[in-house]
Amino acid sequence: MNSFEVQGGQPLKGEITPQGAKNEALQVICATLLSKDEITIDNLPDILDVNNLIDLLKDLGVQINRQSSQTCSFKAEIIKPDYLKTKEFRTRASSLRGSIMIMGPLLARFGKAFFPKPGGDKIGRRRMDTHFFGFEKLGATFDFDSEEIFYTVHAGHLKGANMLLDEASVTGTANIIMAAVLAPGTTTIYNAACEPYIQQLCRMLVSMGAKIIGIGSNLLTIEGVKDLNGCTHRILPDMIEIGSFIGLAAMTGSEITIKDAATDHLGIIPLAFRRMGINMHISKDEIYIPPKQKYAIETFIDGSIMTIADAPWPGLTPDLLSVFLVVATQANGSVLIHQKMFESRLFFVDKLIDMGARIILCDPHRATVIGLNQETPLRGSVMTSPDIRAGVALLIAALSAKGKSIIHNIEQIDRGYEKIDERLSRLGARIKRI
Ligand SMILES: CC(=O)N[C@H]1[C@@H](OP(=O)(O)OP(=O)(O)OC[C@H]2O[C@@H](n3ccc(=O)[nH]c3=O)[C@H](O)[C@@H]2O)O[C@H](CO)[C@@H](O)[C@@H]1O
Ligand SMILES: C=C(OP(=O)(O)O)C(=O)O
Repeated sequence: MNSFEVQGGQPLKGEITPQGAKNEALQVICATLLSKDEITIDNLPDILDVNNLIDLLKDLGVQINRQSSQTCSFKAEIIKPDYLKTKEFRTRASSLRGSIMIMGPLLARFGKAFFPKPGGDKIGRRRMDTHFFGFEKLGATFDFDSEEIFYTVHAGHLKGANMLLDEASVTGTANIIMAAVLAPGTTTIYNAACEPYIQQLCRMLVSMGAKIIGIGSNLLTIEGVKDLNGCTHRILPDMIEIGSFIGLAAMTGSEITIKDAATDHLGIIPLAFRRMGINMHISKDEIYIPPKQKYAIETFIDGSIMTIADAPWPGLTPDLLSVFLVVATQANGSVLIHQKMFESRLFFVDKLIDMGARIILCDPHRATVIGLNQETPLRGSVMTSPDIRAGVALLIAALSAKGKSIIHNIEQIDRGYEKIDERLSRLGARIKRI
């Protein structure tokens, strides 16, 4: 288990470029299974989850040509379905969440798919019902071995169908889209998730020859095609990393310019930071956060306390709430952080309380933060990172704190943030991997 040793209290300065989006990368890598032709993906983040998924595809028989850490070609001409029943597959697939999205493409191309209990952050119940509901609507039969925790899906032939999803699941929608693009007939998916990750997946599939209408909305219409060809695809910058850098800059009083930020694709994220009182200048592709900001959290129009809550896109992504929470600890004012989607994602606040933050955990979903208005810095501490985003929130806290902090279990951070220690050190952060 690796750790970060962080010497806090030092403002950072300089330019940083976000990595490609983790959650888009996981979708589009799985989509390469849909074609026999070569597909090249660019702007891949060099992170554990992505590298594990690429290795999994390689073991499955996909020809991989990694031209650089950011660019990789995939040719899924031959697949070895027997690999899906091996112990190695179970271990690798359960190391990340995104690998569940191999099911849709395998079902579409080979009529069967197997999957063990997926991995990913332990942040509460993470059900998969929507995935299987969609597969069943398309004509597949599904079996769940509750002792082995192993899912099996079979289909002689998939067939287009109309469906109304029970919830707008991100990976569920991606899986259903990937199963439907090769299913004869018309599929309509209502209450589809429409995060930029899904939009990008759909754009890539269209460039492979798929017929999809409604991209960016919650109603997708897909006309099944016989087969799909190769393509090249570029992944968008990671909006969660961009939001993490905005939060980091505000909390540490740093002057940071985020380059190549594709700001048209950030949705409501900048507005949510502005409601926290954070000032930034946004141009087409850059975000400049001025140094030494005093930020005051807005109230609602009637004077009541601000709530920052997650919602399916175009609402605020749940993956940034831990960052909003940590930033609020040094704001002027109070905010209610309401994590509606996951029920164990706020427990890390205990660590911030140890560091001197004023937070009341009201229940597993809600925490009230009373900002310290930069009058008292947080104190350095020893802590363990429970999940990717809490991990980065703790890193931000440690960089702002007085004294030394140690963060254990940083593999969690490495799952989602590329060489974060090296990149932040270039801005003047004092972080050592120990
Ligand atoms: C690999 C990957 O892409 N992971 C992301 C994906 O996970 P994932 O696709 O697993 O998450 P889902 O969208 O399925 O659901 C997330 C949670 O929100 C709940 N839910 C979902 C939709 C809804 O309308 N109402 C509702 O309450 C679900 O029950 C679940 O508890 O999407 C999540 C939600 O944006 C992100 O946190 C994860 O980073
Ligand atoms: C929850 C996350 O990831 P995963 O779904 O891969 O666990 C995340 O990226 O914040």
